[in-house]
Amino acid sequence: MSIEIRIRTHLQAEERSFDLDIALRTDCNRVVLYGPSGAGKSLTLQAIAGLLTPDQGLIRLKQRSLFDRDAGICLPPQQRRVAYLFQDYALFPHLTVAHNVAFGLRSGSFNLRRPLAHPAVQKWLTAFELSATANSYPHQLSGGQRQRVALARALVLEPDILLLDEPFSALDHSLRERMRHELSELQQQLDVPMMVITHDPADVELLGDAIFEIRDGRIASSTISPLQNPL
Ligand SMILES: Nc1ncnc2c1ncn2[C@@H]1O[C@H](COP(=O)(O)OP(=O)(O)OP(=O)(O)O)[C@@H](O)[C@H]1O
Repeated sequence: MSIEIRIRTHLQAEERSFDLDIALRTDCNRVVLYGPSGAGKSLTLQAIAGLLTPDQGLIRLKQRSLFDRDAGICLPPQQRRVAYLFQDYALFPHLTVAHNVAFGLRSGSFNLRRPLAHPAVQKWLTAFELSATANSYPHQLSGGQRQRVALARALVLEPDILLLDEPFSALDHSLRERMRHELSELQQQLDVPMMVITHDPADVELLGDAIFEIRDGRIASSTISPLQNPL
């Protein structure tokens, strides 16, 4: 992946204000953003996903401009080929696993009433060992299975990048450990670029080839894994 972000934005809510001023660039496929609460990590992901429009700057993903204020480019979220996973996975509780995974495909010729008829839905359910749960509802799944459904729902659209905002925060210690390794292996197998927000040093260590520390709305430090940076 190559991602380049140079954005500035000023947010004002009542008497509180916040300035986000992020500049980062990396060719790594495994990027971690970490830093204290309120530092601007989620806002950065929201800007990439198109949920926040910065006042100035640019965002380029794989040489494609998602946002470029000077050039007048601001792609809507659905055209960015970016998958954004929220902390709680935000599965639809009233839809089965197969329907959840198929949800993003709804706008095509595909018939949502028969999600398993779609090859892409089959492919991701199989890849994530979810076929047996295809007709279950989210509340009938384990935390790990819910995470895999959320990942499958994101990947079915074949995004250019997967954005994960504290993906393990709701899990207990042992499940967290397992899911961290599972996500790491899946990312390597699928070779899908991802950017992960975390507070957990173990996530930083396992999931970050490029690690950016964000403080007070800015990049405070960056580290590239030696394996990714032979010079
Ligand atoms: N719409 C808004 N208007 C004004 N301030 C905002 C707005 N949205 C977020 N903020 C502020 O911007 C700052 C950064 O928020 P952000 O959600 O990016 O933090 P974060 O680093 O992801 O924190 P956490 O780790 O707690 O999730 C916070 O102080 C937040 O209160």
